[in-house]
Amino acid sequence: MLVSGTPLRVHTPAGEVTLTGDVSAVVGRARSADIVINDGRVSRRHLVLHPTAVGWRVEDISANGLWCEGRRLGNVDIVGELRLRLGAADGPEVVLLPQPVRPVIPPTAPTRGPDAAPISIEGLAAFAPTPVTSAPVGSVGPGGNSGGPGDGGVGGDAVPVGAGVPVAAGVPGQPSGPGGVAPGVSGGLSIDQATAQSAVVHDRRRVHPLRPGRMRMGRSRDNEINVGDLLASRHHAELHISLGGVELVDLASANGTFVNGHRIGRAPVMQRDVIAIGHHLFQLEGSSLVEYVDSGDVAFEVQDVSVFAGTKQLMHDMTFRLPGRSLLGVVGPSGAGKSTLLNALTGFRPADRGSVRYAGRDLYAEYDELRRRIGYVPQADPLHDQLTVREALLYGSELRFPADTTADERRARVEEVIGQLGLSAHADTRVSRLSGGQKKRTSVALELLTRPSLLFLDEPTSGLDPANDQSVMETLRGLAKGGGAGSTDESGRTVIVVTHSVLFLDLCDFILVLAPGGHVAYFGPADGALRFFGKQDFREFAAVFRELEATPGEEMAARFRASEFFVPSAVVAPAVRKAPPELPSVRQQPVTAQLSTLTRRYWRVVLADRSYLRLIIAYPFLLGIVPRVLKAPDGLGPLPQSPNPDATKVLVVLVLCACFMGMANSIREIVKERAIYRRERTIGLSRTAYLGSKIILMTAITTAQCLVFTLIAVVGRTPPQAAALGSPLLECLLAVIVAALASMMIGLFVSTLIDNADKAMPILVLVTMGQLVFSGGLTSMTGRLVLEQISYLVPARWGFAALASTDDINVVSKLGNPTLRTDRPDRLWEHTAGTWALDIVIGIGIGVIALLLTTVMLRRIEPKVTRAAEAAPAEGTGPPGFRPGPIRGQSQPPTGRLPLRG
Ligand SMILES: Nc1ncnc2c1ncn2[C@@H]1O[C@H](COP(=O)(O)OP(=O)(O)OP(=O)(O)O)[C@@H](O)[C@H]1O
Repeated sequence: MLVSGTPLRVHTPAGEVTLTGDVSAVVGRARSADIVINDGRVSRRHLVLHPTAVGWRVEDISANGLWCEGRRLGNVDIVGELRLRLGAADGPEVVLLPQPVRPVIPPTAPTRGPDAAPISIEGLAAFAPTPVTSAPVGSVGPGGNSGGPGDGGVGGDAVPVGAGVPVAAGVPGQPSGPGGVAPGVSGGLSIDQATAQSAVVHDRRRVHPLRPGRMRMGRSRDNEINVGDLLASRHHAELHISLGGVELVDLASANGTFVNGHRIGRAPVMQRDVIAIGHHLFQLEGSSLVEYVDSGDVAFEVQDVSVFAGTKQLMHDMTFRLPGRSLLGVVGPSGAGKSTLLNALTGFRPADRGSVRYAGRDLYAEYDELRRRIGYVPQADPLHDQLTVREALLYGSELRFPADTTADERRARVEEVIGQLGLSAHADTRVSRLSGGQKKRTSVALELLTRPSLLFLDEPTSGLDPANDQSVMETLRGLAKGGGAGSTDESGRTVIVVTHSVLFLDLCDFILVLAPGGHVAYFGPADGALRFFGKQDFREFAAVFRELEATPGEEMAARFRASEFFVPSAVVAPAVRKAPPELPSVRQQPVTAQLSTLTRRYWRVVLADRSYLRLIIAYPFLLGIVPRVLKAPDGLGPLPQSPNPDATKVLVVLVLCACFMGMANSIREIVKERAIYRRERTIGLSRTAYLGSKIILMTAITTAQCLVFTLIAVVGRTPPQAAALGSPLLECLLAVIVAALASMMIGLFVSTLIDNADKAMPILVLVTMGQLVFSGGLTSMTGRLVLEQISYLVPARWGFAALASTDDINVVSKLGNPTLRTDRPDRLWEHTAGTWALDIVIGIGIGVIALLLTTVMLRRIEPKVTRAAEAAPAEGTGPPGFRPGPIRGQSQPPTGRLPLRG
């Protein structure tokens, strides 16, 4: 039976909240609504939920009404579960479910999990639920989180308690206080003050009362704590709660569970430790778990960042602070250190000294978690030209989201970002047909899929005309500010853009001008930059760059520091940090799932590239004709009185064409998608899956080509007798396929070595000529010192040897015959099953070695993730509350390597 004060669970497409107390709540599209639903069919204020003496009542205040099972309703009392559609019969669904009032659970003996560690924790002596809060309902925006499960468990109730304390939007260069703690945060916490700051910088907050036993967290609604985030797995983690304390256990989640920035498998959780799952942060406060959504509106601080290359200092004590939702333009002459700075700020090449803090948390120390909040758009768009915008984003979402997300969930997010970036009209346009600006927006869309709260862009406007330049910069500004009420992107984010283009710098909130040597020549608001450099307009900034190039960086930095524009940074304790731990990096999906995605994407790319498709189909027919036109009127067998030179000619041309075809198929494959590989590697792409997808498809294509080509070349004139398999045609076919595949692997290896696809063709010609010479068919390799040894490394040598073995070329060419040919017979050409098999096995072995070398060389083009190992700071030298030493729940030796795994 329902009574006054009955909690009401409200499930909307944006999440779930439980209303309590005696306060009405408005549901609508407006940001000012208590529960926000971003859908055009929903009125700004659509309905009001009123508490009554016997439960709850729905009042319709909308233009387009409330709908239930296809009929329009008026005002209605809620007596049981009520499913409403807003604005139309198929409008967004709101499920209203009154919750029976439960008795308070007395402190009882806890149900201790079998493996629960005995942990002492303050504030969890009793498990009486937190008193129900009758505060205003927190708004649930996109990516918002929901409260409890559908099972009505006590602990599952999410009790919104309204907004937390917003971050103090500091003056640039002025942290909000020592250690970056916003005013109002009490001191004396047991953890890093800076980390504690995250408790107050996120303005969406809800409370989950804890109960003894186990409480599961995840994306699925059947969890006690529902995490409405595509980065969360369905069943992500579990809290084991006992009188002894709370333990957090990761349930083999795709994106990992983090405690204080470190990925855990199982770890005790102390009061105010920061638990992160996707974009959601949780802290244990007393007997409750308080949840915060990373709304992007958090400060980004760079303190005394220095980068060295050997003894050369590339970056000098870089310090600045950006409030949330700001757009920073980083400019400077060529070689000033813009890329160095970008690498330091993204953690791709961490700084050697100083700290980078996001929401007060050390990026390097908590890299494995925080890197998930970073979007990075490289200068070269990481997109396949042959895919449409929608296809590129769908494959991108498959790689980025956990394997247990449904196709519908991914599609919905893709459509959302397409709309957000104004790409709806181009969603089915091929990337190659987009304008430069649209292409860049597609690259940004790819990053936005995971809702990063920090977005970095490297030269996004390079090569764009002024109109596209302006449109991209306006897009970036829009992304920084967020879309405002009712939009799909209310949050906004901090956007940092490195650019050579100065025309639209006035769109930036802040500008960082770098002088050569990585010195700060100016940091501050955009208009201040004009005044500081004495210019009217950013078009005059070319002169500033000339001046910067001509003046020593130290002098420019000193000039800025002495100016009225310099705002000294508040004194912060010396920046210290631990080297990032070596942990297996988080991969969103198993390697097999990635392999499937990448193979399908590659196949789609091949199919979409019509000219390439035509070429790979035409290749075997055209190349098959080459050996075919070589006349062999006597066939390929032996002649009674004389050598048969036609046999060698036909077989050498056959193997050479196979080697050329195999290598041509692969030599551009890696170099042409370098930018894509590098970016996807940083989001957890498996090297094995990547190479595997290439090998699966290229092997299939090359084998099919070899089949056609060999049949054209030798049908009707096959060698007379097989050496090993009983069928000369089959043996020829296998020899050709092995030579082609081994060459294909060499092509892949070469593709990792070159940095430009244009270099592929000259190398292909060179290697093919080498294969011809070393095949042994043109000139004998037997007994020729050095040449013979080199020839053993060449696929054509082994492919030709296998063909020669089948055809018994030693006999056919009368080698070693004292009167006809004085050349020595070749051991590798003997017409025996053993020799033929040896030729084939070694041919395969060369392919395998080339593959291993490719794997090794692929690492070379991956983002640099190492830095000089840094000694852990001495205790007491860090910022207030800093805790050096190993993190609980993991063994983490300090190392200079950030986690990327194979
Ligand atoms: N590994 C390194 N060893 C030595 N010097 C380096 C190294 N990497 C970069 N540099 C130097 O550091 C300086 C800054 O390089 P960086 O690439 O960051 O400049 P940039 O401003 O991005 O240049 P551009 O605008 O041309 O891309 C340059 O003088 C460069 O030669």
